[in-house]
Amino acid sequence: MNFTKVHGLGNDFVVVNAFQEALPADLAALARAVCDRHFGIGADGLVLLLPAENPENHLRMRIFNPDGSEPEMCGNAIRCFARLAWEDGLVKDTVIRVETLAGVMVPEVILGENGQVRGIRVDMGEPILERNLIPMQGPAGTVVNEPLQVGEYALHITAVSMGNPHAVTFVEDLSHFPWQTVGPLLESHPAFPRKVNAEFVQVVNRQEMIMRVWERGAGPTLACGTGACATLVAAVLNDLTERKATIHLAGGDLEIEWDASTNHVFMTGPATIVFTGKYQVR
Ligand SMILES: N[C@@H](CCC[C@H](N)C(=O)O)C(=O)O
Repeated sequence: MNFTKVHGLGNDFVVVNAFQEALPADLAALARAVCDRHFGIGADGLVLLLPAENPENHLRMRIFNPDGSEPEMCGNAIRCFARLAWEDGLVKDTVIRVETLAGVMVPEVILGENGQVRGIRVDMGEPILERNLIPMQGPAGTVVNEPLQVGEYALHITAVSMGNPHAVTFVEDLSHFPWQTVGPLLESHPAFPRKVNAEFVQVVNRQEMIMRVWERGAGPTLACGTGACATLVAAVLNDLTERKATIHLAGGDLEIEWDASTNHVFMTGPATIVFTGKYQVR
């Protein structure tokens, strides 16, 4: 099976062009195998580039976590997907309509004067704030700075869905917060029936935050695009930042904006093609 390894700020993916490659029936097992960093290629996810189901759209993306689960959306993966679709000539438009389990997302390939790709800006759609739609257990309404006991840790979380679920915790000092211990406890907390991605965030000023993430089905990763979007939305809901801010992740920076007029969240960042290869499917 031919594949391309692509990353967005170190959040790395094995991307398979399903227009050309025959895929095995058990995609969850394929994801677990290719993502394995010792016995496989090594990645934070398996991404499939597929034909669109609706002719109004260009393409369809599916993504699988390293544990084989299929999330609704992935922000870094969709930038990687758009870059590959552009470079491989699968699309002629720089604005690409991509079907995902979270609805249609619209990445735009940003070109420099020399025609080289400078980055990808993605219209990530509207955040979902209603508790039951995130989904999170409890009474109807939003979840903003709400107390949640996670093991021995008394957190205050803000819950946001960007198609996939996120719980954002603001802390004073990330370097002294045991986020790698709290992350897996929060991921599997009974309040979240479909589990949750956990972001831990230090506000630097009203335009900058530092974020670390424990991803559902993947563990700690160097960056999370949907997590960065959820973080900006959570920061605005808590009046901690402006509607546009830079999020510093372990793998680099993302620019996130929550547009007041459309209610859409926009994410801008890089996508880097690393290598192509051939994987032996067993
Ligand atoms: N890294 C991604 C999110 C991938 C999916 C996530 N682990 C989930 O299960 O929801 C991103 O960049 O958004």
